[in-house]
Amino acid sequence: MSRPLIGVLALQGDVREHTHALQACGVDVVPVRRRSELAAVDGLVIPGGESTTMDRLLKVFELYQPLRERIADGLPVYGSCAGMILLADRILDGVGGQATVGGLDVTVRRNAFGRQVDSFEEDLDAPLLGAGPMDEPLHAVFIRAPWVEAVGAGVEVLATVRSGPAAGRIVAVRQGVLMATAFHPEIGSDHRVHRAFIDLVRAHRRREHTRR
Ligand SMILES: NC(=O)CC[C@H](N)C(=O)O
Repeated sequence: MSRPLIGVLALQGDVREHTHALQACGVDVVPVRRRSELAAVDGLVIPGGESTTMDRLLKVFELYQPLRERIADGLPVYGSCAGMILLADRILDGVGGQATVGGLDVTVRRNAFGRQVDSFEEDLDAPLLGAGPMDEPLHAVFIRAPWVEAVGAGVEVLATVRSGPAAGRIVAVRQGVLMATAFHPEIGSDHRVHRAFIDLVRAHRRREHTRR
């Protein structure tokens, strides 16, 4: 099978960092701004940035409907930070009228960690992201990050905050081929989260292939 082609939604945010991380994992990467580009990819990353800006641009570029259609059709998508907000079915503290693409049966609170800790770093345990008891913990960078306040029955929790006032808060989830983290694994050289997503994309492609 050919190498998977992963798109990075390139309306705003840290598109370049995700592109580099994915390329380092050995997949082909394209920026996605148009419906035709979206149609060609085997998986999509929605980067961190500002979800309210991306919401506006998704409307301008008329991408909401095609994105929702592809997700309903089983496209694997990974959202980081603002991308997590955009994948959530429900948001708290959104700016009036802010929409989401949806697909992930979770409630996400925007800017949940509050002002004093707008940005912070934490080591996380996340066995399903390659950070099990015998591995290096996942060093996670949070920048005005959301957290997941509630998850539906089909959602797997991949990581929670270990300590401090936000201890126990959910910061990484997966539901089928949809994955999201409140933090930014595209910063730095640890690509375990991207590799976990690429594994999802590969497994999904194999399933599709045998079905045809
Ligand atoms: N680093 C980020 O992606 C921050 C997310 C931002 N606070 C938002 O609401 O979109």
